[in-house]
Amino acid sequence: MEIYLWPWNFGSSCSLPKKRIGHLPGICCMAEMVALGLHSHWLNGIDYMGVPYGKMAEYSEYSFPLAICIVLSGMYEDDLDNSEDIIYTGQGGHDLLGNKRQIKDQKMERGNLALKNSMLHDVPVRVVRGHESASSYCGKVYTYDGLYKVHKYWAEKGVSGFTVFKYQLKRLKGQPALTTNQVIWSVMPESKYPRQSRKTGQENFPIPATNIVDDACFPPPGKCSYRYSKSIQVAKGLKLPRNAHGCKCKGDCINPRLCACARFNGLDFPYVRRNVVFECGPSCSCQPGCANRISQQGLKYHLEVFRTLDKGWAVRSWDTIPSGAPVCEYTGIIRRTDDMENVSENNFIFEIDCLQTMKKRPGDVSFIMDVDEKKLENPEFCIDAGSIGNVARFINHSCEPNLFVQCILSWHHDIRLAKIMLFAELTYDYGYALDSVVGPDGRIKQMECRCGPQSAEGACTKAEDRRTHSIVEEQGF
Ligand SMILES: C[S@@+](CC[C@H](N)C(=O)[O-])C[C@H]1O[C@@H](n2cnc3c(N)ncnc32)[C@H](O)[C@@H]1O
Repeated sequence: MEIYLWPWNFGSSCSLPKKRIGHLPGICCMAEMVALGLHSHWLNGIDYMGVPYGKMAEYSEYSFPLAICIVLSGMYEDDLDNSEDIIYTGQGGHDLLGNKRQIKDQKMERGNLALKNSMLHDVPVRVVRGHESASSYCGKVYTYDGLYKVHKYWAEKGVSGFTVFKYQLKRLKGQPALTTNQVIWSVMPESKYPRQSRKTGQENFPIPATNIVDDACFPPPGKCSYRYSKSIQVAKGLKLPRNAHGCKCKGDCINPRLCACARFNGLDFPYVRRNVVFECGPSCSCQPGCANRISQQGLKYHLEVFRTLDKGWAVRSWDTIPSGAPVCEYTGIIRRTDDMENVSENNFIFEIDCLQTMKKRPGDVSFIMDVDEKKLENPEFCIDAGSIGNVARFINHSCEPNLFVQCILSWHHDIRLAKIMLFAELTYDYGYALDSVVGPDGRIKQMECRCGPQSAEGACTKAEDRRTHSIVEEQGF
């Protein structure tokens, strides 16, 4: 089961104009709030079926109004939300200025009467929760948290001294586990988000992390912890190549015949499975938003890190990502592969092996540069995302990947240190080679691949060359 969080932007339109009791068709728990009709009285907090429904034969046994949905969004000072068990304050009598204060007694009418009737008829009520969210333009996102039943109600003097109705609701058993409390609102430190994003190296919007499968918390504690950085860092003492000459285009690079960077791409601005892409860089006179700087624009799609049953953390997208679209860069610290310590314990090393990437692609690379294949055979550099990295470090391997790796050169033209960009899909083939990594105990390091169709033993049975149902980790991917 997955969480979908949607902004509160549904207005008064309704795709299910007739109200109904219980779950809505096609909407699973904690899912598409976008299905209009989930709650049609957005401001009231209690949505109910009015008296006219009593005339319908199917509802002849019920008294109306009858509550069908409530929204918990911190509107009432007397509400108490313990996830599975809620004390909900009835409606009416509160200050509409938004300061949540009760200014007069509530009456047993409308929504309050509807909740009482739901209890009397033992009818379930849908519960929707609002959550603060900096990423939503209205400051909130809403989750559908399933069905509850009203167990009892009473009247009491509220915090402000006026009579309020209280309803105790309990969540019905047999529904998917409630995940509201497990939404962790950012993979990046929130305080630095979003206004200072450029300065602090944060992304354009937050990346949530969710865990509904075990007790693992986020970020991973201890030595698995890391610092988020949307840009690549350089290891101390590592000498970087000189800046390449840039193009002289003004504004946007539109004409590939005139743009010096496009010339390296064979007079093109290519972004679909090219072996190496030359982008404009800091020496170019074009603007930062130039079309030939695709990998420099930051995240475009809302990604989420989530806990899997058997592969630790993983990444999925809330948005539809068109094929060939840029997803994210693989960031971390660029290091000399030979300088890497504890390689076998570090699951976050990406070897910059553009030769291998290029060989998988159709097309000639000879025009690009003097590629000395011999020199490139043993990758000299890697990106170590063990202690510093971005969302890419959580993307898992798949034998049937839906991401591909793209080597990009921008500020320099040294392919050994190319930038690594992942395009459209959320798993990619790590390029594991069998029997290539020796663990600290001197034995070949093995990892069962659980990316796809599973064998009886739980390992992936997809690729023929993984006959043993296990794959062996190379240094990196
Ligand atoms: C770059 S990390 C990916 C994120 C990782 N799942 C986590 O929880 O941080 C690579 C590690 O994830 C796990 N992993 C990735 N893909 C896998 C797969 N298809 N099957 C099993 N484990 C996988 C392995 O432990 C691997 O060493």
